[in-house]
Amino acid sequence: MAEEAVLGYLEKNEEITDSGEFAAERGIDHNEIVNVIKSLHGFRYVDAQDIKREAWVLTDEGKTYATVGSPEVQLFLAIPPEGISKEDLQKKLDPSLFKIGCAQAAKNKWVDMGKQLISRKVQHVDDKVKDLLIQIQQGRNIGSDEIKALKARKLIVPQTWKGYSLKKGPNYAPKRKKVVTDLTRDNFQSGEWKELEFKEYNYSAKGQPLEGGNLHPLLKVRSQLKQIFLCMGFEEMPTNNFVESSFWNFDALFQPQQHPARDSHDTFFLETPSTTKELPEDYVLRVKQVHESGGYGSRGYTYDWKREEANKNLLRTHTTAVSSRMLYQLAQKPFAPKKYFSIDRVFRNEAVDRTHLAEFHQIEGLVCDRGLTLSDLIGVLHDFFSRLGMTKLKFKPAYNPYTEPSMEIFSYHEGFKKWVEVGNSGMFRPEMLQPMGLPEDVQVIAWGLSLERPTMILYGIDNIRDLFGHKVDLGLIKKNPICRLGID
Ligand SMILES: N[C@@H](Cc1ccccc1)C(=O)O
Repeated sequence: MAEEAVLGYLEKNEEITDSGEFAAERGIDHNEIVNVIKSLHGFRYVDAQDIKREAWVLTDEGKTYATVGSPEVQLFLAIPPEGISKEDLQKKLDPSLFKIGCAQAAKNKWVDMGKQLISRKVQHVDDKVKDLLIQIQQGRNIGSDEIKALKARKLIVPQTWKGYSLKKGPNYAPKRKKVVTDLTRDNFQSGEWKELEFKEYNYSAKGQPLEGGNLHPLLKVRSQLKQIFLCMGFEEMPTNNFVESSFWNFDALFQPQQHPARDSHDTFFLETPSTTKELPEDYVLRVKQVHESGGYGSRGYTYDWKREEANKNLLRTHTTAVSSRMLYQLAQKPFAPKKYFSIDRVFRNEAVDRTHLAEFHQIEGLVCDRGLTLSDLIGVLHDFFSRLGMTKLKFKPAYNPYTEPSMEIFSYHEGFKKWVEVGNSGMFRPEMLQPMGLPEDVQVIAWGLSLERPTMILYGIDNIRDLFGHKVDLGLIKKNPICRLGID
């Protein structure tokens, strides 16, 4: 209706000089006219110019009187023709209304404020105040004396009024055409296409943001760790076999065959293929010997070492299996010092809870050189962990079958205000290194930690199942869009 009014008016008239007056004359809400003008202007049906002027708007009090009438009229109507005592009249009216009503009615000479009786002086009154207020509400102009009076009574206040003046635009038509974005078969068949107006292409509109790949927090932290190792001059070991033989996972590490970790309660053994096809036979013999009777300054474990036990396939329980294979290969060539790392998945037959899963990731680092000592290990651990933001470290003696000495690594967590275990480390035993064929004066310092724990601390996650597995919230992953530098 507002649109028809605007376009219809412009068909016969040159200009709408004031949208406010235009709306008021037709009893249309000005806001509605403004919306129509904006849209018609956008499609160039009209050319609109902003206009501003000081206008008067009703205060809350003014609005009330515009609906229920002015206090003076309310007071006048409350006085019966025979008159009324002040007390009785007061009872009938609200105190502030009584006060204002009396003052105004007396000023207008409508009432006689006698000591005994208040009585009407005239028979009939018009509510001019109410009428004026309604006119202002409708956007009409009223005389300046009236404005002054209403302003003095705080029934109106000035406000900047915004509206438009408008003329026909280049696309003017008495009726707006239907705007479409697509031309359809139906448009052709019905002949409607002749009437249609097409929306212009907006070449500068931004498209939908594209969703690209994202790095899982574990992958993100893994790539950061990889970067740390590379900066420290470490090479990555090949880690791609999840299935390993007991030999490389345990026996080569001088872990006795009766060790509880080798129980199916702790380790996942494979049903098919249940055993490994190949092992380096000479080396297997030396491993058997060191377990059974020792050598290299050791007494061994003095038990019957069984090949069948070593052949059993399992899902590797730690990445130290990766290190044992690597060190064996290294020992087959003339010795050269090396620094290696790996970050990959390992498996343990564990009860799953908030902090444990049956599969997780291990980070493993090792340095292999002549004359290494425990101080070298402590030094390299300080270097490594400080690059992860962990500067306060403490070490606690520990036991691993393959390291001596062994140390658990603790880091002071400023947030938790306590020492948190962050890894395990040690110097590989001669019983492990020498059967491989490494020279007697070569030592290997090594350490391992889980990838999940620092990631959980970094991302503030306290349940591992929120980090790993099918319950992970995609929102968490979408926090890490892949950028050129972040790709692992
Ligand atoms: N393999 C050990 C970690 C470790 C690696 C290297 C040396 C000492 C310990 C673990 O699973 O916890």
